[in-house]
Amino acid sequence: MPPSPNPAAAAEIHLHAPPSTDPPAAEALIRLAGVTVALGGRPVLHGVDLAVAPGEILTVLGPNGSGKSTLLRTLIGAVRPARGTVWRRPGLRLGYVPQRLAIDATMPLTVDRFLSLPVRRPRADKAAALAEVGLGALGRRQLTELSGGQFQRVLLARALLGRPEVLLLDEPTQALDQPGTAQFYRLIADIRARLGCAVVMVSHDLHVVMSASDRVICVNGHICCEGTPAVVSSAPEYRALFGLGTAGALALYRHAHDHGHDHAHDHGHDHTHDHAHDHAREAPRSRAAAPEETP
Ligand SMILES: Nc1ncnc2c1ncn2[C@@H]1O[C@H](COP(=O)(O)OP(=O)(O)OP(=O)(O)O)[C@@H](O)[C@H]1O
Repeated sequence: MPPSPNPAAAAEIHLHAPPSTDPPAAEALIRLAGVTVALGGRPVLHGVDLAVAPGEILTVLGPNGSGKSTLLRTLIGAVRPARGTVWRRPGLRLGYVPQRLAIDATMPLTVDRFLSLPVRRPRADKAAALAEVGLGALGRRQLTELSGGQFQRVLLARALLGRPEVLLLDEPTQALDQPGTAQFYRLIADIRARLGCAVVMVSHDLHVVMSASDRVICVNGHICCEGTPAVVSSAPEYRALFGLGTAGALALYRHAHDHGHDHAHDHGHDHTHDHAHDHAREAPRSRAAAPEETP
């Protein structure tokens, strides 16, 4: 049985940090409170409070080695925290795509058979999952014959077979080029709209993430800032980690999301302009680093 949440511990943590944008406790599908994780005797994550709401797209950003994969593995229960509580709604269905999946390239394995590993699945379910990710015709194809983008979609189809309420994707676009990455995020948005599942994904694609997420958290051993993509990209903690290079992406994000054009003239040229009326005037929500904890 999962450990029950500890409201007292959560309240204590918020004494030291501004309120987060986490959903109200009653709505959460997964909730971490005061979570510290140590691997190989070393603290990797400390003082993490996080809740995942139904249907949201939550993106996890952070430098290499900052604990993003560990956070996902903690959310699914593959890693046990040294301190704090992890709560999942009873019976919650999870779909997880790991960062790496070692497949022997010499082993003959069709897409269809792969989808029945490790759990045998009805043929109709597999066909439906492949159709869901736009690969309806590829069931008999060998895995070794797939492109990087197709393989990623097959992994996604496999995660969808359990009809997840939360889909967790660890750097799903790392092998894809920019158009492939943008296409993949569009697919994720479609799947969220069709299935209504929450999506938690680790990404390094700062530019694309700006328009693909409802909420972003920036991890660096702890959650150092969080909020809407526009808010996070203006946070000093984020800029200290990633620099100012996402200004263009932010302009694009605002341009695409904030307004309909009321100037009727045809520009006749391709540009992006940063309109001043962005909707994210609120201050970024920073989270102070929790003091180092000993497990
Ligand atoms: N099994 C393990 N044993 C010991 N240390 C580990 C283990 N797995 C990960 N670590 C360490 O924990 C830290 C966080 O790793 P993690 O994979 O969560 O980071 P990440 O942010 O996902 O990194 P990347 O962006 O490079 O994938 C790293 O310093 C890593 O070396």
